[in-house]
Amino acid sequence: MLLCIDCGNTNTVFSIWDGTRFLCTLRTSTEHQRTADQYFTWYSTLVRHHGIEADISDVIISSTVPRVVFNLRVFTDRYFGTRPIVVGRPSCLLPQPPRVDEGTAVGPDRLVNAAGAFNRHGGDLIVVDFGTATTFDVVAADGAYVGGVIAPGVNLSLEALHSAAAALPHVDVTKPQAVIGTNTVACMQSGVFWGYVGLVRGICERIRGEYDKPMQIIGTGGLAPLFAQGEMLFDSIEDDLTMHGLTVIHAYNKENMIA
Ligand SMILES: Nc1ncnc2c1ncn2[C@@H]1O[C@H](COP(=O)(O)OP(=O)(O)OP(=O)(O)O)[C@@H](O)[C@H]1O
Ligand SMILES: CC(C)(CO)[C@@H](O)C(=O)NCCC(=O)O
Ligand SMILES: [K+]
Repeated sequence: MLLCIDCGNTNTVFSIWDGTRFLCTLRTSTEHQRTADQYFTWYSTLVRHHGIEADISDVIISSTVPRVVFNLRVFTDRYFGTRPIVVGRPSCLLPQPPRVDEGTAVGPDRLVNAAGAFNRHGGDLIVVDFGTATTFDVVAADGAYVGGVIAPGVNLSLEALHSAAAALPHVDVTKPQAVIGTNTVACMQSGVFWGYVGLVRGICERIRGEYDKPMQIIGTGGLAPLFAQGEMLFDSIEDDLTMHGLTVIHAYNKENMIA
């Protein structure tokens, strides 16, 4: 079985792929101090809790935080006796190399989203991922990542308001009934919710204008369904897109590995 690990700047997600489906998805906060043994304690407890018999033979990692990869490698080696494939490293093959400015280290999560979305839908598409940052990944007809947009994440924007303004509380994002807020929290939620609806719509429109070919828009990340409510922002919403992309890249490496 394949263990897929997606480390974002906020959360780290493990998912076990049995070749047909994901048996479980486990989430923890990303902390670079976490040791291999701590990963295993957390992982094995939850796998047992879910009653899963997981015989892990392969591991693939995408990490936007370079520092966590060392301990994840130790974890993989010590507990599964295997070397992980690490997306973004030269030893990890990609179905299509990205076409970007020389020297650009594209976030591995974006490369993985591109591979996952292309595998499901074919090319000419935009992936919008609501993570720590809100990213737009443009995928060409041949499946290559050809650029995109990085905007501040939704929760990051709310945190920034709270930490910069003494009178603004910590609030969670939700869809407000009205645009005109009649209390502080409602005003903040309106600013962030309708602001991001406008941001997503506006950026996708401009990308489509610049790209000059019809494009599908795929939404992913925890907050995609919230923003999609009644807004027609996406052709499809797929919460497992990054995990699916990891299985695609893993399979590609298995097929093309030089023995
Ligand atoms: N209605 C909601 N309000 C606030 N947060 C939500 C809501 N629905 C989902 N979430 C949050 O979305 C997050 C899942 O998002 P996702 O995994 O895409 O990105 P992330 O973990 O925040 O960022 P990264 O991948 O960059 O670490 C979870 O932390 C979850 O709590
Ligand atoms: C933009 C984030 C933080 C989104 O997770 C990540 O993809 C990243 O660190 N990217 C590196 C820069 C780039 O993708 O061009
Ligand atoms: K993510």
